[in-house]
Amino acid sequence: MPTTSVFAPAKINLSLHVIGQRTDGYHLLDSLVAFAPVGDMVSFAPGRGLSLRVSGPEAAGVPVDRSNLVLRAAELAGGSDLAFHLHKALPAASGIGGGSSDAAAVLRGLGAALDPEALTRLGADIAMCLTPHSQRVQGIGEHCARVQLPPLPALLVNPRIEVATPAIFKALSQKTNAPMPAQLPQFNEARACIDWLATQRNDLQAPAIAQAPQIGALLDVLAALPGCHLARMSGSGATCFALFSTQSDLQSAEAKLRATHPQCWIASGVLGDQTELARPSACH
Ligand SMILES: C[C@@](CO)(OP(=O)(O)O)[C@H](O)COP(=O)(O)OP(=O)(O)OC[C@H]1O[C@@H](n2ccc(N)nc2=O)[C@H](O)[C@@H]1O
Ligand SMILES: Nc1ncnc2c1ncn2[C@@H]1O[C@H](COP(=O)(O)OP(=O)(O)O)[C@@H](O)[C@H]1O
Repeated sequence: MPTTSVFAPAKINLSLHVIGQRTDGYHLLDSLVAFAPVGDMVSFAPGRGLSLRVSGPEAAGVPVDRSNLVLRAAELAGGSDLAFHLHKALPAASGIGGGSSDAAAVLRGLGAALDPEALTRLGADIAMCLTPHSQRVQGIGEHCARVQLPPLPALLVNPRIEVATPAIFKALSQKTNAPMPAQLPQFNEARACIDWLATQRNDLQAPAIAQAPQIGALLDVLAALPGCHLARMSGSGATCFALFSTQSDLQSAEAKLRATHPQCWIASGVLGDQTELARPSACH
């Protein structure tokens, strides 16, 4: 029986501007997104009905019933008689789109072609995860336009605090904030890109810190790491990232942080285009 495996990379919101709100309550975003070579693995093989088994270091608390985005995506794609296995390496509900990336991996694996509106109804982050390359994301997540970014060495750190996405959006006092420039600059190297990113924002960071001050404390620790040029929260939190101009700076900072913060979830890699890594592979 062939098994298909699909890598589901972590999504990082390098910037996240909240620029308005729709009448249905969903917020309009302008976000620059890149993907990390760190993620979950979704595998499936022929089975009886739709089933799901979840394992891996971050499996605790992940739903195994029909509410799991793996099964919801499979249903939406019309999949049947498939046994799924989800190896969970990304902390759930942490602002790096684990569940959304898992759903996108299922859709890639099944070769399902769904329009961005349908994907967004399943989850606002799923359309952007479908093709995991650097992109500018607008609307509530359905308008995705590819952008070219230099490779960005990054440390990803989750302080092991869960913040609920709807609550963070709700706590945002100003819903209409400035978008990114209509035309994004072109960058030849990481440092210039990071310096420009530092002039942009994550509008959900302040409300997340107000709810969980430990996020602010973690950002201070990351910003103080040698070689760190920018520390910011991803999505609605609580995972934060630190950007470096070289991989050797990244490696030294990672070693230092692992020694001082063993309680955190820590991963590292070069952010950018993960489409090759995320291509479905079949094994017999
Ligand atoms: C904030 C972001 C930024 O990329 O990332 P995460 O923190 O989830 O990683 C996303 O917009 C989250 O996307 P996703 O987690 O898929 O959201 P959904 O399940 O569709 O929605 C969860 C809830 O978030 C709020 N929501 C989500 C997206 C959006 N554009 N406006 C919103 O107001 C709504 O309250 C919604 O009920
Ligand atoms: N495959 C999945 N992996 C993780 N969480 C999932 C999955 N399917 C459903 N969920 C639910 O979706 C919620 C959001 O998870 P996730 O996509 O990881 O976070 P975020 O939207 O913050 O990036 C979690 O609270 C979890 O209960």
